[in-house]
Amino acid sequence: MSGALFDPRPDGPVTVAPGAVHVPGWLDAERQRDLVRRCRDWATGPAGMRRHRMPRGGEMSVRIVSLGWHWAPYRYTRTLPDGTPVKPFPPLLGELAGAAVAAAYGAPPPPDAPPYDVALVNFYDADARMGLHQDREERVDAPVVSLSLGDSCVFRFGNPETRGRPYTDVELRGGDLFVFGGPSRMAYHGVPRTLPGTADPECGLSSGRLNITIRASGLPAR
Ligand SMILES: O=C(O)CCC(=O)C(=O)O
Ligand SMILES: [Fe+2]
Repeated sequence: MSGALFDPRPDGPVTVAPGAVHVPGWLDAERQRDLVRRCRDWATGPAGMRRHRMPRGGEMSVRIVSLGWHWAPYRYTRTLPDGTPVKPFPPLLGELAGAAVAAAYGAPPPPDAPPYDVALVNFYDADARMGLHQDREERVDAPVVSLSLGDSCVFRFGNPETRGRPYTDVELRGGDLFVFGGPSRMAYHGVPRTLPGTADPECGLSSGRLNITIRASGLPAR
């Protein structure tokens, strides 16, 4: 019998807004476990996961480690503030980004597209959230590729003009892919909450949510 009665999620890509595509269940269990293992490795110091201080003084609830370029609100730098080198951008994430664009849009990035060269790995504990924002530190408009692992979350995806409506709340589960580019590249988006305890025990993350966004910075090669 079809699982559709019990799981109303579509099988294939869903266009949430022009240029914004959700691909449920894109990563199989083995790939999820592999990425969780790698995230653990990337999260360790030096240049490990940290909670960034915002310009107005508060701390982000999400813990972040950057690969390729160091991101802190709101710019990319070559090193961490104390001079520690940023961990390199893993070639695997570049390969996954190309495959992700092909899965979402039906065609891989064009040959002259700027290279994917930076990733932000976000860890959400049960109380973490991310306010609505635009990803605007990049100098080129290549689509942002987002991979989710562990607990599900509510991902709010809006429009490029305002923090308000119209927006769509999408449930992102472990293994899901979300790509936003084209007219949605500058859309406001955020994570109002995670859904603790929803992770597939097979994924290798017993609690919390990991998200990897893979981006093209457009900054000079290092
Ligand atoms: O955690 C997510 O799904 C979104 C992360 C995000 O928007 C970001 O890293 O800029
Ligand atoms: Fe973002």
